[in-house]
Parts: sequence; C-alpha cells; structure tokens
Amino acid sequence: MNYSTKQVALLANELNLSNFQHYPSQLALQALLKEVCLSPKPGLVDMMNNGSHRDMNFNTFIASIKAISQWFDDFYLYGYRLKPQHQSNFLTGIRPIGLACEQAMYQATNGVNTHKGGIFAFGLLLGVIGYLQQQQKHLNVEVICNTLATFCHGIVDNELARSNSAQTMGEQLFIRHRLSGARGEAESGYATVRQISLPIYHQMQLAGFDEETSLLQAMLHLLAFNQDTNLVSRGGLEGLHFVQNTAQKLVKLGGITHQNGDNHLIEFDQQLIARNLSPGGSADLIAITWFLAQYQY
Ligand SMILES: CC(C)(COP(=O)(O)OP(=O)(O)OC[C@H]1O[C@@H](n2cnc3c(N)ncnc32)[C@H](O[C@H]2O[C@H](COP(=O)(O)OP(=O)(O)OP(=O)(O)O)[C@@H](O)[C@H]2O)[C@@H]1O)[C@@H](O)C(=O)NCCC(=O)NCCS
Ligand SMILES: Nc1ncnc2[nH]cnc12
Repeated sequence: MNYSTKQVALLANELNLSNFQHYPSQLALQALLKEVCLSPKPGLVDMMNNGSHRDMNFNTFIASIKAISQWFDDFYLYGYRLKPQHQSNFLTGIRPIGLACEQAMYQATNGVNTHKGGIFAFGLLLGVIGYLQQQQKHLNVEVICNTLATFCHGIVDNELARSNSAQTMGEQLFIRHRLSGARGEAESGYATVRQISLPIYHQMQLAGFDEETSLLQAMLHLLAFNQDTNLVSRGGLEGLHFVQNTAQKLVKLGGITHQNGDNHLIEFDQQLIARNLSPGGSADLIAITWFLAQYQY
C-alpha cells in the first residue's frame, strides 16, 4: 500500500496547519489530503497513478487543496456569525464563498475540476459546524448532519426539479435519470456516509485494522452503493452499475480483508481506467467519512 500517514503529515506540515484559525478547517484539510493519498482508489487519482484522468494528477490535487483550504476558515466563520433567526438564509449566504473558492480551485489547477463537489460538501460542513459552535451545541455526527440536512432542505427541488437549466452535469443527469448527486447527498445529511461508509470504517478500526485499510474498505462500500453522478456522466447508467456490481462482488469476498484484497483493488483500478470511469463523488465521500469520524462521539 502506498498510503503513508507520514506523507499526509508531511503535506499537512507543508500546508502549515497553524495557518488555520479554527480546528474544523484543519480537519477538512487533513480529510482532503488523506483522500488523495489513499491508494489504490479505482479510477481515481492517488499515489499510484492518475486513474481515468488525463488532465490531472497527484500534484494537481495538492495545488488545489492548498488553494481551496485558504477559504475553509471563511466557511466556518460564516456559519459562526449566522444568527439563528437567519438560518433559513444559510445556503444563499454561503454560496458566494463557495463560488469564490471554486474560482481559487480553477486558478490553481488551470481550469481543471478537482474539488467542485468537495468544496460544496466541506463548505456546508464547516459552515454548519461554525453555526453549531456559536450555539454552543455538542458536536457529533448526528447533530452536524441533521443540521446540514435542515439547512439544505429543498435544494434538490429548488435547484434541480423546478429548474429547467441543464448547464451543469448534475442538472443534466437529474433531467435524464433523476439522480440528485451532490445536492441530494447534502439534503439527506450525508446519509450514504452515515449509513454505509462510516459504520464500516468504525467496524474495521474496532477490529484492529489501521486507518488506511479501514478507509479502503469504506471506499469499496461507497463504490458499491453510492449513486455517483461522475460515473454516469462518463459511462451512463451502465458505467455506474458496472462499478456498483463489481464493488459488491468484492465486498462479498471480504473486500480489502480478503487475502488478495490489494490485488483485487488494483485489478478494479485497471478495469475502471480501461473504461474511462472515475467515481469522483465517492472520492469526496471518502474524505467526508474520515472528517465525520473525528466527530463520532
Ligand atoms: C452544488 C454544486 C456543487 C452541484 O454541481 P453540479 O450541478 O455539477 O452537480 P453534481 O454533478 O451533482 O456534483 C458536482 C460534483 O459533486 C460530486 N458528486 C457527484 N456525485 C456525488 C454524490 N452522489 N455524492 C456526493 N458528491 C457527488 C462530484 O465531485 C467530485 O468529482 C469531481 C472530479 O471528478 P471528475 O470526473 O474529474 O469531474 P469532472 O471534471 O466534472 O468530469 P470530467 O470532465 O473529468 O469527466 C470533483 O468536483 C469532485 O469534488 C461532482 O463532480 C454546484 O452547482 C454549486 O452550486 N457550486 C457552487 C458552490 C456552492 O454552492 N457552495 C455552497 C456551499 S459552499
Ligand atoms: N482522488 C480523486 N481522483 C479523481 N477525482 C476526484 N475527486 C475528488 N478526489 C478525486
């Protein structure tokens, strides 16, 4: 395995964690570093290869993380300063910060979309955590995710169902397949993470497996069940179902705990590269899984 806790620590130090005023921002940075360092990730950029991507590599992701993490304290402070009576304005008010952060990403990557979904997710999570800490609420996964779901209530209806816009891939895939993508996942309060990847991550850690192995097993379960719009945008529903069915077979064999688990993942990676499939949405959910695991209790 190429995942290196030391590598993540070195990168985090290089990014100078002390630059961040707020601890949740540091956790979000670490979550994105752990995601890109996790290897092998079928079809995705990692420390072994660029997956199904010709326009980005590991260094593109590091440059992107350096740029977007500069906005993490802004997301947090936006929520911290939001008054309870104005909580219905949460999404409207945080979106300009998200858009500015997206621009910083595109500038750092020469126009490549590395973290559009990640910015959306971590912008929401940091804003919600800032809001809850101002309210002096105890932070745990349920409180964070239920509050986030409340703040995002109606986003699919308002931005996808009622809109006839087909500007973005997500909007097009909703019209074509009723897939709600990143918005639907946020409005559910990251149900796929809470119900699938986070429990697996904890079961693996309780069984004595290290963080990397636990994250790889959680990733495999995400690939088996997440309705990843990135897979559909490149390979249609057939592409999504290929990934889900293959991942479900590997899960049934024990996943990463199978004696050939590593090789199964490497073969899976080669299959996705051959099909030009990349589960970018699931990559974001891996980062969110680790992030929320820091608030489990
Ligand atoms: C709200 C938006 C972010 C929605 O954008 P969009 O209309 O495009 O909707 P989606 O397609 O649903 O999602 C966009 C990204 O979200 C990730 N994603 C996809 N499916 C899921 C899922 N089921 N659960 C969670 N997240 C999901 C995914 O992002 C990751 O993949 C991207 C990299 O992969 P790649 O294949 O390279 O992607 P492309 O370059 O686009 O494809 P190719 O050309 O290479 O084939 C990367 O973004 C990862 O993060 C989806 O791509 C947006 O509309 C929006 O409003 N943004 C403004 C900011 C904002 O509002 N912020 C508010 C809070 S801060
Ligand atoms: N490691 C990764 N590779 C490809 N797309 C991604 N989106 C988020 N993380 C990613």
